[in-house]
Amino acid sequence: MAGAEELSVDGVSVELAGARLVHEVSLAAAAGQVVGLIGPNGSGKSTLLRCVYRVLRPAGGTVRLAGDDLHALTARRAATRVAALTQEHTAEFDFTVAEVVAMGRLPHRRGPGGPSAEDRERCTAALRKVRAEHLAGRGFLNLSGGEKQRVLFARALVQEPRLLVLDEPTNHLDIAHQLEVLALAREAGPTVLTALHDLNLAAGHCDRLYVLAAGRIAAAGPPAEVLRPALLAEVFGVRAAPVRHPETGALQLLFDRLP
Ligand SMILES: Nc1ncnc2c1ncn2[C@@H]1O[C@H](COP(=O)(O)OP(=O)(O)OP(=O)(O)O)[C@@H](O)[C@H]1O
Repeated sequence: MAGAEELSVDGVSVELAGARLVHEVSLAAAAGQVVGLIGPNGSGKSTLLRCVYRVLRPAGGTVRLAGDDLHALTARRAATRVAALTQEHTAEFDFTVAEVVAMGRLPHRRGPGGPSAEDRERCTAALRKVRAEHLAGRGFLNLSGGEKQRVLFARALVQEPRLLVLDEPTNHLDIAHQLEVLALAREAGPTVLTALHDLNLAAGHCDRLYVLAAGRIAAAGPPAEVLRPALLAEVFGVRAAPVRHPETGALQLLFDRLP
């Protein structure tokens, strides 16, 4: 095991349909850290995350959480430790919002029977946190894209994972909910690994960033060190001007096409 990191991805490669999409990627996160994964379209972010949340097995390397090889755990044990908010929202049946959120408690349930009173309380509290309490009785399939995203985030929260994997968690969300979901992910306390397209959100909400380009790590470090104009030009093909927020001093980037 590499050091005392909570999440430790060591030399992970992922292959699909005979093609290597992720090449010996290593990354780490300390307990409670929010770590961002950024990179252009098709750079392998979702593929790497799918390997971390066990939909894909690595062709090489290991993913360890608190020292345990995640791919060696039973599905149930893994589900008590890792929750994922993904881009794949397939629901074949029209469950209510309350039912969808309650599914997050399933890995913790012992024996038969429905959700306990405590489970129900946790679900209501999570829906309140994402400001979706009023949707509890609605059918999930009829929700708007942003409402679905918030409900699935609530489901991930009630799973009470050690590791929360988020693939573009701000997709479909208006600006207020974008800021809120990332703040909630941190407040909730688990270690967070999140893919983000919005580099300003990545700058403002992540302790550390990893840049993926063509399936390989191109840079890693604190946001202010990683989000430099030269790297952004090379990896994303854009001209970036770093500025400081006039009140908070936080790093913000202004973007333009490269001349
Ligand atoms: N099942 C598959 N078979 C073959 N290639 C795939 C498969 N799934 C994804 N890919 C390819 O792997 C590469 C990485 O895809 P991935 O979805 O991981 O990128 P990403 O960085 O998440 O992109 P985006 O920012 O567009 O969401 C892409 O070129 C994609 O076309």
